[in-house]
Amino acid sequence: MTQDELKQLVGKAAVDFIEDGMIVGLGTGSTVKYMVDYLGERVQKDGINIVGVSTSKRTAEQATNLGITIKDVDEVDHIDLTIDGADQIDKNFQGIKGGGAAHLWEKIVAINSRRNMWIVDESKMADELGSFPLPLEVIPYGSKQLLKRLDAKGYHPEFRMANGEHVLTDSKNYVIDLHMGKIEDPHALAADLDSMTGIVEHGLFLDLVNTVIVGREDGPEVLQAR
Ligand SMILES: O=C(CO)[C@H](O)[C@H](O)COP(=O)(O)O
Repeated sequence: MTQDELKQLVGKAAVDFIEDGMIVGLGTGSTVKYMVDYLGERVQKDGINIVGVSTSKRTAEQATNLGITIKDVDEVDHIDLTIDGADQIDKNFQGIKGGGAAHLWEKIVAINSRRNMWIVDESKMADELGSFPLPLEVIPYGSKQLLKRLDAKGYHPEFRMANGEHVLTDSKNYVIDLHMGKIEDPHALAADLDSMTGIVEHGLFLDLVNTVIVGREDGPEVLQAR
């Protein structure tokens, strides 16, 4: 199976966890895109009644076009389950997200959810985090100074650019990717990044996920994290 087929597989499997009446956090990325397509089918064909809380403008647009009701995170009193993708997941179920520059909204939705599920193809599973560059969402003002401070710490930062322009998040912030290699202590790194002025949010998602569905050649594997 291709990577894309594995993404489709887990996208379909995840929809089985969505029950009528749920408020569902909808992640961002190519894997979640498949999940939202299948969810749209269930809403249209089976008439299930759900409300989605989107983690990006692009997912909100896709869901709305499929007839899924979307509410803002501040309009709901809880979120039952959030289904999102991930860029890397280690053996302790810690993750890196933000490859699609959506990790700020993704984390806000995740921490306000009763349960979190990640859906990934098997290439995302790793022994430890770090081979995928760690994304930061940063305030544009003073971001070159911030880049220098990150560099001085040995974090190998790089602005994320496209066609010579800064990539902008849905909140109109910049993205810096840290090319650190192996991350020895994700919690210590998260604490350091949390303490740095100018960083709005980093892509380390620690102790957040409950269920991971991994797309494997022989079918989707459901792992319970906690
Ligand atoms: O964190 C994310 C977006 O900010 C995505 O969930 C992550 O990048 C995975 O994307 P894909 O399913 O396209 O591989």
